[in-house]
Amino acid sequence: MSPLVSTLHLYDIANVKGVAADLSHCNTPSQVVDFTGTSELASSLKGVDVVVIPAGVPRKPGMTRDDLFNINANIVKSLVEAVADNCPEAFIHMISNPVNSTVPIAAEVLKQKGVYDPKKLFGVTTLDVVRANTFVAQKKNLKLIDVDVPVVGGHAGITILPLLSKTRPSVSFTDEEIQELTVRIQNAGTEVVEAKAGAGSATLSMAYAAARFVESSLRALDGDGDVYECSYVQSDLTDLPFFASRVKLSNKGVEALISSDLQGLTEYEQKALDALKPELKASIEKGVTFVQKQAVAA
Ligand SMILES: NC(=O)C1=CN([C@@H]2O[C@H](COP(=O)(O)OP(=O)(O)OC[C@H]3O[C@@H](n4cnc5c(N)ncnc54)[C@H](O)[C@@H]3O)[C@@H](O)[C@H]2O)C=CC1
Ligand SMILES: O=C([O-])CC(=O)C(=O)O
Repeated sequence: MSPLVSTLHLYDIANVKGVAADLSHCNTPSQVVDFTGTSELASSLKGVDVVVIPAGVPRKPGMTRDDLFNINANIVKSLVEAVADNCPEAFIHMISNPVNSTVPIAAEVLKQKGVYDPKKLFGVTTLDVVRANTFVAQKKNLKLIDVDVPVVGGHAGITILPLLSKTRPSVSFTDEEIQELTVRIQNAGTEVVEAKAGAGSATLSMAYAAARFVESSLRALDGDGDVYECSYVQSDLTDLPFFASRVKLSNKGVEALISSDLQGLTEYEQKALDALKPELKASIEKGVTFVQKQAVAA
């Protein structure tokens, strides 16, 4: 059966077309379905294998991703309920911010519905990897296609941790370069928000990143045994219940978390990892509490 890809309330039609166009060379035939109203949702979700959720409000200058929580938490919750009811076995790709909280929200909703499969819920952090690869390639005059920087942690500010020491091919950086690249990668989303001056956040680069992650998922669903991506998933690599790392994908979802990237960190990376944990922990707890409180109130 051909995997179906549903894009729930994708931000604009250009991006739906962007995702579809970027997927057109896939070996696996795929179809991108766009929804504009929840009435279509239930019937359109039946039989879908990959659901991409980018619904919700974007940032304006001066806002953090967490400032979107109050609006986007409810949006994400209702869409994940629809997924749980109609295609509980689908891979879910969560784009809506704050990803650090919306993924835990989705997990709680799926648990309440009795259909949570942690291997199939993904926070999309691909754009962080795309940015890290791009900035490193530019800085070191490398071909972009050759560069691969694992980005771990989460998807907001200091929780975005590019592991430059693990860049492939092996590259050496000065301390100044590491500091400059790390901050640039962490702030790249904010840079776009400021440049767009109230007109939203990254859209075309996000469509590209989403298409890459969807294509990787389709390859994995198709039985390709060599698919690796960074993603924010349920994890036991650290003491946090959700953590972004490289993962190996299979047709069952996350087949393995790649722990080797977290071994032999530089002092800079280890400090940054320690520093991001309290913020990421709080964002996870905020998402979990949001769903649990609503359940108690209901
Ligand atoms: N994970 C990542 O790397 C990235 C995440 N984002 C996030 O993606 C989300 C969307 O951003 P944009 O596409 O730029 O925003 P946008 O404003 O262009 O599009 C938002 C879409 O959400 C839909 N929507 C709004 N309220 C809804 C509701 N109640 N139910 C269902 N759909 C609803 C709108 O109809 C619209 O199609 C934001 O939360 C943004 O922060 C954006 C870029 C990168
Ligand atoms: O920065 C934002 O608000 C959107 C986003 O997550 C990104 O571009 O990485």
